Amino acid sequence: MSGTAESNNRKNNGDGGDENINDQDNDDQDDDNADSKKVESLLESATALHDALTEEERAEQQRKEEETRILKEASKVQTNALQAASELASGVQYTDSLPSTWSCPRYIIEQGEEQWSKTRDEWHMEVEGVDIPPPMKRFEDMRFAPPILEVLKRKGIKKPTPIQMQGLTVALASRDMIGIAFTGSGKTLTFGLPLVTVALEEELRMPLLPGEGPIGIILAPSRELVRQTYDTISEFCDEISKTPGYPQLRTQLIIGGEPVRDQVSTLQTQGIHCVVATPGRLRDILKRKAMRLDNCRFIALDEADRLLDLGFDEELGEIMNNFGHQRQNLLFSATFPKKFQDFARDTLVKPIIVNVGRAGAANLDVIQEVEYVKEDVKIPYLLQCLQKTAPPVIIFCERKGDVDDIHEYLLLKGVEAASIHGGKEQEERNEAIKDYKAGKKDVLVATDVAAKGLDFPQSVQHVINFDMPSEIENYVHRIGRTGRCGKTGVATTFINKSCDETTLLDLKHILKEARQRIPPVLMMLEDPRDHNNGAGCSYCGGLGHTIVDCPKIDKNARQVASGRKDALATGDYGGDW
Ligand SMILES: Nc1ncnc2c1ncn2[C@@H]1O[C@H](COP(=O)(O)OP(=O)(O)OP(=O)(O)O)[C@@H](O)[C@H]1O
Repeated sequence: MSGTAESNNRKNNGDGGDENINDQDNDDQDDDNADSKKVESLLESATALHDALTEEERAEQQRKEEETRILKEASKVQTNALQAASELASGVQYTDSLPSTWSCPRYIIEQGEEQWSKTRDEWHMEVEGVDIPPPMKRFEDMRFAPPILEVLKRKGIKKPTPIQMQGLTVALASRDMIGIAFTGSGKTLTFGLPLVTVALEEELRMPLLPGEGPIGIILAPSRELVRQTYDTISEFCDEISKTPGYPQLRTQLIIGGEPVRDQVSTLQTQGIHCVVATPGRLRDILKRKAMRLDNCRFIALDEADRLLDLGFDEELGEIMNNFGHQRQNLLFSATFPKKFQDFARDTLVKPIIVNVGRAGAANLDVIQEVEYVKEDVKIPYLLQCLQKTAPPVIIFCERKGDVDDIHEYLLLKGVEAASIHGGKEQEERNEAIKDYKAGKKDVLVATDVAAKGLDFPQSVQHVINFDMPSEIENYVHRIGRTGRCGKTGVATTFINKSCDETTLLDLKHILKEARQRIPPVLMMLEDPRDHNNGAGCSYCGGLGHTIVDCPKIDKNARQVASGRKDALATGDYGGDW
């Protein structure tokens, strides 16, 4: 309610309300009479309140009611992707977090809540939840095993990033969490290191036998991202395994496009501690009973909003059905629309939300440039655009056909380019990423299959969006391939009249929020936020529209109506299970 409406309300309770109070004090009066008077006066005050609202306030109130109604309706597409069917059927609800043997150093406990809040403010962390562990500025204070600290040192990782300062302590304390932080801010280690720590603890407590495991799972939406996370986790597990006095820790990569037999052989002969997987292949392996989740006590979803969205939610739900016990749930993403936050908040056990920056905001280390380029000159203009920075560069396209065309064009022009999309053989995809990561190729042309989570060690200098993605979250993920972990990057986005106006408005607000130059063509777009008190969409988080105009709601409803699989088959992620 607006301030004016509130003050009107107070006024009614004060001036007009006095009469009611007096009436009520006068108990001797006939009850019926008193009741009807009370109803009358309540009605009167409601009418007075209504009349007192200005036209504008009434419209605002109506808008809010309408938004709440749409959000409620739209959220029905949500499934129970985070709960096992057996838990739902039997009404099992866990009320306490899993027990943890981890504890804070005494000196940090003694600093107290006030100092912890100061640290959070200093590093722009927002936290929500009960009994939140303190943030810590040193990996050493988090009590990681020495081989883990050794790998961090070798990688030149000296101090935790803000999401790590708070997210790691929450995860180490075995709490369910939702972690939201901008692209390239170090989310992978925030769930990766607690997984390795849990695996080590469990192995020391009771060594795995052949056929047993995993202790923990990480899921991500693309094979390339899964492979990258697998490499990171393996590095820590390998270091532990080769350190005298420590046990062997084994990690398994589970993705489509590669033989299942190879993926379960280590499990059968030795047992595995960590699994990093795409949901479809893991679901298949569980269905075949080639793996069980009896010992699994940890599950992390990277790019969680994508995994909870249509298509992946079914696979996820089926994976969850294999749990017959409580596990620690960690959900991470740079974009996390409110509908998923609300859903996760309701499903997780005493979750803690750690937020560094607005969910869905662009990384401020990326210089964002938007250029109006006519459709028919886009390909030739690319050559000029490539001159803006030194390599490596990524060019993103919505369509697989455009990826192929641009790749061919660049090769003809003598540019060292590789390409990747969901229609290519897995081997070709692996090769493209490997060559690009190794610096053998200057340019990678890709669909959104490479937009989320991929981290290129030689620092991408420039991201070119050959077209504007239809969802603003994808824009944020795409440009997030550059400007990672404190380095600066450039992103150029081609727009023209074929672009969807709602997405352009979202783009305009992302630029405004990041204090970037807004081109005149975007300046001219009328801003619905002027009629919306500056609030964005409560469904998808886009800033340039309200839930009433949210393009995603329609799209989701259509996908549900036409059957989830069909909707997926058209996407680039279709090939990932
Ligand atoms: N504390 C740290 N100090 C320095 N570098 C770090 C630190 N933590 C992680 N990094 C490095 O920063 C890079 C980006 O990390 P990461 O891939 O985890 O980002 P992210 O937040 O998951 O991004 P995205 O949202 O795009 O998936 C990686 O190369 C990683 O090794």
